[in-house]
Amino acid sequence: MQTSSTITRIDVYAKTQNALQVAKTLLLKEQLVTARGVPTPAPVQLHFPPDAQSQSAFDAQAFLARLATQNLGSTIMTTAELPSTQTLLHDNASMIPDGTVCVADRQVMGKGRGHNTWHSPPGCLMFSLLTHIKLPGVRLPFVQYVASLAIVQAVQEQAKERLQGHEVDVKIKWPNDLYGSKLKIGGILCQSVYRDQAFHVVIGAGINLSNWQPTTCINELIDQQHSRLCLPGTASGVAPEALLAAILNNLERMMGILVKDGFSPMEPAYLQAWLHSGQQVLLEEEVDGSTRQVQLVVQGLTPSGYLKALDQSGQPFELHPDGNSLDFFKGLVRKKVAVPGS
Ligand SMILES: O=C(O)CCCC[C@@H]1SC[C@@H]2NC(=O)N[C@@H]21
Repeated sequence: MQTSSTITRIDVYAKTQNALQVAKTLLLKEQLVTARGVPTPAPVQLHFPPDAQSQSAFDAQAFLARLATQNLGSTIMTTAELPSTQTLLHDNASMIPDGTVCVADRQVMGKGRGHNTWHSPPGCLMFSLLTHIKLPGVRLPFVQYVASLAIVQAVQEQAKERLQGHEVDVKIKWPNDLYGSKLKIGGILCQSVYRDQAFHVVIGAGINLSNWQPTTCINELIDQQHSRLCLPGTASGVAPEALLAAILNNLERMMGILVKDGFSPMEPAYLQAWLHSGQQVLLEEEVDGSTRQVQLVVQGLTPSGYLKALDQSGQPFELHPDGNSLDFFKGLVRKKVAVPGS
């Protein structure tokens, strides 16, 4: 656990000299701290090139060389250890350039959804991204789905390069988890505030890339698939720099679509990448003092971003988590969906 006297060192790199200058001006305006509003926020010591000699295992230059975006990831902060990349970006958002990504080798206070913590075994890719988005509020819930899709597609791109065009068994578990071979291998956390006519969203993700524990990881799944397909040689591991660049390349393109045309153009790809089409869910409902079970089949997403499911008579419902269970498929409650024209 860090104490108030611990200084967190962060190295800052940028794609262009101009981006670096903008980052320097903004970041040095005020003292950055690892978290605000906690009893012991630790000061952040920033290093910019030429003295940014990465203290982190993450190679920012290799990442920037693969990045093909206009903005996302153009500024990158790397660190060997800090409390949480999510808290850093969220709590210092006004001093951090739009599009900045922060990567940590280790987090000592990693945040998961709800009140969960996120542990950081070595080999787990952990990053948060700050992005300013101008879009109607009804589209905001879809940012997390776009982020999940960008991650799964980036994983599949990397897998296909190593598996002669074959994919690995990595899918989205709605709403925000990444599953590989039926085990959780990653999670996504989105937090947003509305300021200056835009949503300032911090998208954080922890992805088991080369940590075989506690479940499995992408590189293990690729290895296994390589053996299963009897491909020659061994599969090279996916590097964190390559995966993060691929994620941001996808994400920027997809966010552009979300802002311009909404989620619909990406929905078929999303439904392809998630685990749930045709999944049966059993709801328990209290009716007149007794419990009855209702069988529903998941179809997709509703316009507000919840699960769409049909009952046995074909009636559509929207499924909401009841807020008591971390597994969204336990304790779901249903609301009737109005069918246009009926
Ligand atoms: O599954 C979840 O509950 C979401 C986990 C999100 C973890 C990532 S790791 C990088 C970023 N920093 C954090 O503190 N949390 C997110």
